[in-house]
Amino acid sequence: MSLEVVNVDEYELLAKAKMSKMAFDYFARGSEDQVSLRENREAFSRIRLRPRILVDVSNIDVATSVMGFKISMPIMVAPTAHHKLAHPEGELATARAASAADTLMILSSSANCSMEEVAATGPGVRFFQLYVYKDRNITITLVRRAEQFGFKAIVLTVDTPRLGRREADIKNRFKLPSHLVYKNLEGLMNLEQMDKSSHSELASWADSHFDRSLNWKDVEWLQSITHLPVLVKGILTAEDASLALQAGVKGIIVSNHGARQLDHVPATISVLEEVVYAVRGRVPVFLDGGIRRGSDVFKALALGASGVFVGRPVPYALAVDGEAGATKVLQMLRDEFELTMALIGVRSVKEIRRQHVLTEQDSMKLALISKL
Ligand SMILES: Cc1cc2nc3c(=O)[nH]c(=O)nc-3n(C[C@H](O)[C@H](O)[C@H](O)COP(=O)(O)O)c2cc1C
Ligand SMILES: CCCCCCC(=O)C(=O)O
Repeated sequence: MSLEVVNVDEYELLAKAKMSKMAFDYFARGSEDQVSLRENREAFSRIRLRPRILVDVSNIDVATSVMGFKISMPIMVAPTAHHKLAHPEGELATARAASAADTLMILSSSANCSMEEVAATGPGVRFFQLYVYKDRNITITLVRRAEQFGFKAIVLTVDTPRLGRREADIKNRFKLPSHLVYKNLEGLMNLEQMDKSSHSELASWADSHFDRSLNWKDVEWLQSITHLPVLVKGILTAEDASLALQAGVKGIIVSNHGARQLDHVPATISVLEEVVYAVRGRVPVFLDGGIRRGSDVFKALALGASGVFVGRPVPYALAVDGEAGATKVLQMLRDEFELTMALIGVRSVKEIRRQHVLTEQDSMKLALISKL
């Protein structure tokens, strides 16, 4: 008899039991000492909620709008690579789950299913995540395909000039099984060029193909070659948020890449507010990293996010139960978010306020004031 899964974290344990060590470690681990990986979760648990009571919460609406697209909730699917390592249907199952939940999905450029295949699963609001390769023609082709197959925005990942040092992948000598491919890159580059002798195939491949010279001028260039809005993913400071605005981006994702790039960066939830202050409402600010509970979603929105993206839980659930698992992850987060809203006394996403949360900095300020 299988046990009922009652929260998102349980999928991680079940996935670990089901996947190969190489695949599980690839999904689960962070870089180096994994300080930021732990911090992405712990920082959420240090934020307290401030409920208001005796509010009529008989009707709660969790729907929202993201960059002009109506979605059923502010919980969306982050781009994660290699979904076929988790389940044979890969990103097709993920796309169906996101559509069933009426939410937005970002397709990774390192997906095992192509944009065309994902588009063919049916309607859904989808963005395309982009890495910029040394050969700019590849980037241009990917952007054109995203436009052609109905993707609504380009999400440029800006925290990956090189891959972070993921020691588990090095130890496991991570390599993609030969039946899986980078479907969006097929025909655009010689995928056989992967350095099979390397400790981590991914890291050496990224070293060979990612354009390390990527800079703010290229963000302007990217925006100039497409009518799709460009968002940047991987902002962690107010300074870079201001530069992103100057470069003309239409949205910002506060992200540390699930703590897989530079270790010792702060948790994303800890830097969200400084980015939100710098942006001053000019473009929407989103967050990913460590979202595992509906209360995490609430905290991010209270601190100024327009929505959040969920990474690892999706491939974990895919590994355990395919499309149904991914659907359940999104449903559980939605239910928990709605319950959090009810218990805090808010009836719509718009009613979520900064006063509904107490951060560590707030507590310190209160302690100082009380001493004056
Ligand atoms: C296995 C895995 C693969 C990822 N692949 C990509 C990718 O292809 N492109 C990208 O921009 N981010 C990628 N990310 C980062 C996610 O988009 C996201 O920032 C992160 O997973 C959020 O943290 P969480 O997993 O704690 O929810 C990946 C993350 C993981 C765990
Ligand atoms: C094709 C090589 C790079 C894939 C990187 C996927 C990714 O971002 C990750 O975090 O893993």
